[in-house]
Amino acid sequence: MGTPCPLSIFSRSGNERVEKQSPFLPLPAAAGMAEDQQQQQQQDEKMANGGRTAEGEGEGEGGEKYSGQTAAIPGGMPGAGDRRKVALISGITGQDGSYLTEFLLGKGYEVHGLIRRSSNFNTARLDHLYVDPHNSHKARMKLHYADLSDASSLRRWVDSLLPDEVYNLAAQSHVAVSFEIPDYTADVVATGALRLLEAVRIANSASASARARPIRYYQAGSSEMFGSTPPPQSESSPFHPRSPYAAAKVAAHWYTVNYREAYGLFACNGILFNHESPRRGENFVTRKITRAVGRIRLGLQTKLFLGNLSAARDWGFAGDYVEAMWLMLQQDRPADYVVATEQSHTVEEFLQAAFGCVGLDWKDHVVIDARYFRPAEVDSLKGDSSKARRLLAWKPRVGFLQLVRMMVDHDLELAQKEKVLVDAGYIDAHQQP
Ligand SMILES: Nc1nc2c(ncn2[C@@H]2O[C@H](COP(=O)(O)OP(=O)(O)O[C@H]3O[C@H](CO)[C@@H](O)[C@H](O)[C@@H]3O)[C@@H](O)[C@H]2O)c(=O)[nH]1
Repeated sequence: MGTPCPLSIFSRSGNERVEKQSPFLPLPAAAGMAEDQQQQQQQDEKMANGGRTAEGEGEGEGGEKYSGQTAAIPGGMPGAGDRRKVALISGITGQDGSYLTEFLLGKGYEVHGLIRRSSNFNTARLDHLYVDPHNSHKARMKLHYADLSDASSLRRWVDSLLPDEVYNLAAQSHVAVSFEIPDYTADVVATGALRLLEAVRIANSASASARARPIRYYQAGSSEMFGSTPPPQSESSPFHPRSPYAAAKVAAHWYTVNYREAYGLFACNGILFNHESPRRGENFVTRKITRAVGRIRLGLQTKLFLGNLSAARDWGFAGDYVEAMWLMLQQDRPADYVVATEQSHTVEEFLQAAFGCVGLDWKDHVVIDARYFRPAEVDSLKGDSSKARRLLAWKPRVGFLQLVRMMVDHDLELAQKEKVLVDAGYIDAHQQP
């Protein structure tokens, strides 16, 4: 890690030049400025670079060359003179948003992300992808302030960017939390999807004559929608949601189907089963476990408090699942697909595998805490993804044990870094994240 270097940023409104420390290098504590404030200021300034990258502007539509199958983008990169495909992602700062951004950049896309204003710095999963927009030949990811609860912000970005593809990944995605904040969850997850669909519909009808291909829409559905329907669950299994989150996802699913049927929108629901990674939020059970394994192994934590260990989930790797999202939008016809590994494991089996990676017995550390039980539980999820395998030629590459190992290895390394800071007295070792 080198010395912090200056990052020059132009604001969208005034083109004023602001000299900043790069947010991608270690930050010295700024004299007279709280760390939160300093981080927020950096984020706001990073965000001030709205609009298209220089390369994306003014070039002609590529016609039907983008329709059809995966092979529509030979080698994944546009050739000289080709217009880049443009994707707009809501929820870009999340686990899936960051993997999808990497994937689409690899395919040669220009990627725009909608990001919520927050007092906390929340772009950590994207920092490795951020390029100063002054490097216009390299900067292909742009972030813009918007919110699924603010229809005008969605309209503005869809209208001004006119993307080829819109991926709605934004959500209040924690099932247990949705019982605490049900109205907000419904507003963002259900009505938010409706707002974005409406923005896409309006942009498509306004630009119909000028566009060779209307905007395509991906809706992040969830296996939680199946709820108490017994496994294996496929596209034809009935929904029986068991939480405000799942009920809102069912509404978003049907809004998407309705816009497809009513307006002919190219809109797909990806019914994704649980998908995890080292970038998973730390309050989801897999990451909560692997974070604890790393910290317990290094003596930074002793106990892990959990709820229901008998729930079974079909856990795959998030990096594999974003490819399925993209494949859905490359087909000739829109449809809904289950994406799953078709293997199911209980939370207890995940614990056994994760603690086993570092030679520990989970029973010595796990304490059951009633607060982590949900008012209604989804007992068993196991997907039947034969449709996606057949029509999208998709299949998962990472298996269960490989996924557990990947997450444990990552979190052991994280715990090692944390230990250096704890030993030096810079931070406290908290019991549990
Ligand atoms: N989060 C959490 N879950 C626990 C805990 N102890 C046991 N569990 C159990 O672990 C299971 C998985 O919980 P989560 O990891 O929170 O995921 P989820 O509820 O299955 O929801 C995730 O997957 C959905 C796809 O099926 C997603 O739609 C959703 O947004 C989320 O990512 C649930 O049965 C939950 O009760 C705990 O301490 N924390």
